[in-house]
Amino acid sequence: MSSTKLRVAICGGGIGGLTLAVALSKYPDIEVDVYEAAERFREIGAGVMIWERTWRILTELGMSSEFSSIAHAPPDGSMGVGFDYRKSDQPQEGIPFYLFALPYGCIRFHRAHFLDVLVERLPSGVAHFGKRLQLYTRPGSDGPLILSFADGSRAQCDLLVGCDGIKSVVRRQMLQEKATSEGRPELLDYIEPFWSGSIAYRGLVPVARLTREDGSQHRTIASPMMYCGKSKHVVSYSISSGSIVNVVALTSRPQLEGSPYEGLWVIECDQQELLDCYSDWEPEVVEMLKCIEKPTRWALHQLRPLPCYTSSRVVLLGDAAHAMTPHQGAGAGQAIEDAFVLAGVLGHSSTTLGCLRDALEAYERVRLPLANHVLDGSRLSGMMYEFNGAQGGDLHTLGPAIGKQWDWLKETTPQGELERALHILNARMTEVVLAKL
Ligand SMILES: Cc1cc2nc3c(=O)[nH]c(=O)nc-3n(C[C@H](O)[C@H](O)[C@H](O)COP(=O)(O)OP(=O)(O)OC[C@H]3O[C@@H](n4cnc5c(N)ncnc54)[C@H](O)[C@@H]3O)c2cc1C
Repeated sequence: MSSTKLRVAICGGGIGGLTLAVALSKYPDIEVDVYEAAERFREIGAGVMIWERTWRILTELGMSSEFSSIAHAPPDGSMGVGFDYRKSDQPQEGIPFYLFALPYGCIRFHRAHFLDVLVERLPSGVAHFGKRLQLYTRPGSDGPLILSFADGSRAQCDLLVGCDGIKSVVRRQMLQEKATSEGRPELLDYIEPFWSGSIAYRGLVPVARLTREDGSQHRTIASPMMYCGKSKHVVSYSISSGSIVNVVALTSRPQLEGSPYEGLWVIECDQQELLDCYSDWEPEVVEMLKCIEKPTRWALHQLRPLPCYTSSRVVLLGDAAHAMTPHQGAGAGQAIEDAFVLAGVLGHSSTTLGCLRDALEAYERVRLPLANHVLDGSRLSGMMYEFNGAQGGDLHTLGPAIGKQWDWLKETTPQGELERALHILNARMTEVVLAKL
């Protein structure tokens, strides 16, 4: 007799999908397959930062030493350095105005190195490449799901986890079917991501280029920086043992939020386009941007906060569920929190195929409110950094208002959230047992 209680298919091998695969690999009775559309796992050449609560998950999953060896600044008890926010758009006004110092440290990585650690931890035989999911079907009401891929192949599973990013095909089909079967046409409004009205120029700069002839160094080498100004902001922090600085320079037209974005979402562009955008900013910013020879230009899209993450044998995770703007450096962290909680409820000894729906609902009840809160908070934070929020350019009220957006970092812990999900699941199972008596 097979000892497998659940066959889980993970669609998409980004940070979210791979973290889930690693987290599930500790349960011998769960069979895992990762179906990735690309020919290999890959991340872009850019930085990614996480917060202490995400770090604790990586530690709990037994990966702290691998992540410590590639982290900058590695956690040393103080959990890294926080961002300094300063006003940078009108240098002629005199001494730069420090808006705020974020009291939470961030831990920073090169994305490719981050993904490599997860790939290393993946059990062999789990990954399948060149598998672009097109649709799933469920021939019998109680039977497995059949997955159909673009290469003509098929696979079976008991549970499909859509980790296929912002343009998720799993989200599309799930919401379409739910809209029909539950008579909720409004769910169709949540399928398509929308343009946030912001463009981000991204680049990596070797630290050596930010060391001046007199030996002095650019401020961002020592501290993550958030340079703020009207309808623009620039984020910079060092990664890769402090040898590289990750730069994201944003420019926004809030009135265009929600309008269609014409053209490719990601494209290489001229350095001059970037420099023209910030030509009147303080020299410290311009000095850094001049070191980005080949910026990439990203049209930042996001989702409306979804009203549901699951339906029957299908569940969403990461950007497929809550793609957000990057203004709180939290999209990947939220994907990791999803993976941690979902693996915990699926792996729980009392979760079986028969109560899968209850397990998924427990996941959704815990993860949806928090991830959607961070999604909304990211948008609001971006507006504040660019003086387009409720405080406008009032420099004295902006700092505390920005700080408040981060309260979620300390209000809960992922471990506490998992306990809450298990509590919901256990209570539901008790209800079911009592109903049968
Ligand atoms: C400018 C910018 C800066 C950011 N900075 C940060 C940060 O500092 N910290 C942070 O936490 N977050 C940050 N984010 C957000 C973060 O990058 C994302 O939230 C995170 O990468 C999402 O991971 P994911 O695994 O859910 O999706 P993805 O990384 O998009 O992975 C999806 C995977 O699914 C695959 N796929 C897609 N369709 C299919 C299909 N049909 N079949 C099979 N496979 C498929 C793709 O090939 C891909 O491998 C930033 C985002 C941006 C735009």
